[in-house]
Amino acid sequence: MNETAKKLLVTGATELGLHLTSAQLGNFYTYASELTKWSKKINLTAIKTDEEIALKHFVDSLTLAKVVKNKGRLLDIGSGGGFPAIPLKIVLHDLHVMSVDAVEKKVIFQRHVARLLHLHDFEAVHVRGEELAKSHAGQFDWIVSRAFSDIPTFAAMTLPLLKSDGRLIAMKGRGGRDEAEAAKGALDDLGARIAELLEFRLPVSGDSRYLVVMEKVAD
Ligand SMILES: C[S@@+](CC[C@H](N)C(=O)[O-])C[C@H]1O[C@@H](n2cnc3c(N)ncnc32)[C@H](O)[C@@H]1O
Repeated sequence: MNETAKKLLVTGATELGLHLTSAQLGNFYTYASELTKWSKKINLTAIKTDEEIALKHFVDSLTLAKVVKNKGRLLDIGSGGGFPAIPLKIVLHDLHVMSVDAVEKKVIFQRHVARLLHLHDFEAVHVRGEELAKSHAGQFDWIVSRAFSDIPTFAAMTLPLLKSDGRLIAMKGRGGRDEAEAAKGALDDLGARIAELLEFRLPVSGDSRYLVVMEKVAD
């Protein structure tokens, strides 16, 4: 990562209230370097410059730390090159993370990064989200997704995997509020509701972001 990108990462994380240690920064630099290297061979991300990786991948993923606590089990559905799962795991080291994607080469990349960074309690799994209900019903405290699907599709797929007091979190851009509003009827039918809608600006760039936090409605 170039110096400008390193500064963006530190500034962005600080704005989120996260003070990255030198070990964590080292992990981000290694991750960025592997992402850049592997992206030349496989389709991992459209985001290519160091500055964009720092802000649009790393800092954006870290915004989840506004809601997710450093304990319990988290599932990231459709994590692609490891977002938001790996940045979050770097800063929330006690969180158990399962990161799944339907494309095997992306999962292989994530495992490679996890090995290099010595991430413990991190599992990258090649599976379609639809198939997890058989093996992982009711297991997760947090289930997150970014750039994966509309809110009702995400909720229908993942509610069976959530603990009764767990939270689903959909990461959304500019249209997040409208999307959340439009999903209310479908969520009601699924036995869920929006617990919290966090609206904020991505540090440094000022781009709009929403975290749509959902919970199960008690039976
Ligand atoms: C647009 S990418 C987003 C990747 C990552 N979350 C990010 O924000 O950079 C969507 C990812 O979802 C994966 N995907 C799509 N449908 C899926 C499914 N049913 N189960 C698991 N992964 C799926 C795709 O392979 C792709 O890697």
